[in-house]
Amino acid sequence: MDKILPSLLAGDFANLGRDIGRMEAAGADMFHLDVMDGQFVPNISYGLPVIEAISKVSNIPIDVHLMTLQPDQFIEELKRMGVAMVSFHVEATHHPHRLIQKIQQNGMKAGIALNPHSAVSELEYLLPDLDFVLIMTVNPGFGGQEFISQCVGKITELDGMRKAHNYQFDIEVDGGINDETAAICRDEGANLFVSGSHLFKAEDPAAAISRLRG
Ligand SMILES: O=C(CO)[C@H](O)[C@H](O)COP(=O)(O)O
Ligand SMILES: [Fe+2]
Repeated sequence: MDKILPSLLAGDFANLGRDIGRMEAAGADMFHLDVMDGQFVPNISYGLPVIEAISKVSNIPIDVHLMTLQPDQFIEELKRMGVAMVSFHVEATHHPHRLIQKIQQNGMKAGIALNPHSAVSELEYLLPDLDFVLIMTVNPGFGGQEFISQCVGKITELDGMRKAHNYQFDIEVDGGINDETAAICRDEGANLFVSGSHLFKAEDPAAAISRLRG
């Protein structure tokens, strides 16, 4: 089923509770929380205390996107906060399979994110065990960037592998998602749509969310 995940990176950090309530009322399915460490990506967003605060007021599930080196160190804490889904970057760890197992053993769905330069073939031996794949359609680190259209071929490729092997993983897209780019990604097989600046700039977020559903 298609799901729309507002990225709170585009929210007003001085009024996050208000923005969480607005997006829930507008029909958001989950919140997407971007953790950036200033090392893996050239930006620092927010960390565990902010996720914990959000988890206490959110009425919808939380998806955490770790843009950090050593992503394995946060898993138990995220489980304690009731996080539903966690993704980390294949480029950020030497032991992606072990980390998938750790996330799942902690009762959360495990996903791997691919930077725009990374090939789907990196994931070939991980796909049977993954709950979702996050195709980055911008370079990670900032909201409000332009969609990189070469990444769309990776969705097509993943969807083909999913069908050929009857794999069950979801395909999430993140970066520059708006009505037009969501439709392009949906046509190729994506079903989880992260959207930050587009949704938070919308005058009517409920209408924007329903348009993103296609
Ligand atoms: O992971 C991210 C950036 O690294 C964000 O989730 C993404 O950028 C969402 O913002 P926008 O929709 O404005 O592109
Ligand atoms: Fe993200």
